[in-house]
Amino acid sequence: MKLFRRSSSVVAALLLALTSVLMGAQQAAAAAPAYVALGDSYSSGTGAGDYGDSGDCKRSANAYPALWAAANSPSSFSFTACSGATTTTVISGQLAPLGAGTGLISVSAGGNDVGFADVMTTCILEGEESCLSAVATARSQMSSLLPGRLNTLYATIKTRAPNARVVVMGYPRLYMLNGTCIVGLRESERAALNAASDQLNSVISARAAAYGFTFGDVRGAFTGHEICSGDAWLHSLTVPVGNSYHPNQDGQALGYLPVFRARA
Ligand SMILES: CCCCCCCCCCCCCCCC(=O)Oc1ccc([N+](=O)[O-])cc1
Repeated sequence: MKLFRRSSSVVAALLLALTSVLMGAQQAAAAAPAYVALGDSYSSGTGAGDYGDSGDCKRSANAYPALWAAANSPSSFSFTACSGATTTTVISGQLAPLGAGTGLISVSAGGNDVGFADVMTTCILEGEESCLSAVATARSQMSSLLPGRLNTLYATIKTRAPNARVVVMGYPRLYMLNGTCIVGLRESERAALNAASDQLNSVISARAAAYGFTFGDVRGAFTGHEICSGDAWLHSLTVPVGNSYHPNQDGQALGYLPVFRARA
């Protein structure tokens, strides 16, 4: 009997050891969760090159979602972000991969809902009054139209991927004020665009918090690397014109990626 007790405790100890070895091995082998990257051109990586066969969506191999996936081996990776996307087209065109098994989502959206491209075009082609007026219109849409649009997007994401951690990424300020630029927009226009970026970030951050999502604020990461900084991580007006006012490779790898990595 004594012998039996002794051997059974030996067996129990062996089982415990074996179990912890197996669990340790399991933890080591566990991949990052299934990851879906949603959003507009700041997430697709327009401006960062290497778009493969992604067509007009301009999904870059150098965009932060692709860089994160390459470094973290998620169990699956669906990259549906698309240049020009609004909250509405994210819902209608990007959510197919979402499901109960989705563990991680990144998303940037809202800039195109308030006319980002139109505002930039107006500021380049027209005078100060038109530019400031276009910025003012965009800012009024940020408080009137955008919160409801973001609510609809975030509620839909939550319903379609109830178990996911959702990281909502913001946008950088575009300009370093009193910087090195000798041509381009007026200082008043640059300041107005920066203030618009700040308002856009606050609206998005507040809506994200209301849904229990994490907000990735990239403004700090881009500080010192805005247009007119001399070490810009954003394209100024450039050719091809679609790259203008978008993060370059450094903006994705050194601006967006570390902020997302810290929140993923
Ligand atoms: C929003 C009013 C102007 C305020 C300036 C704020 C600057 C930072 C905010 C940037 C927001 C950009 C989000 C949109 C990114 C995007 O998808 O850009 C486009 C890319 C491509 C197209 N397009 O039509 O091909 C249109 C838009």
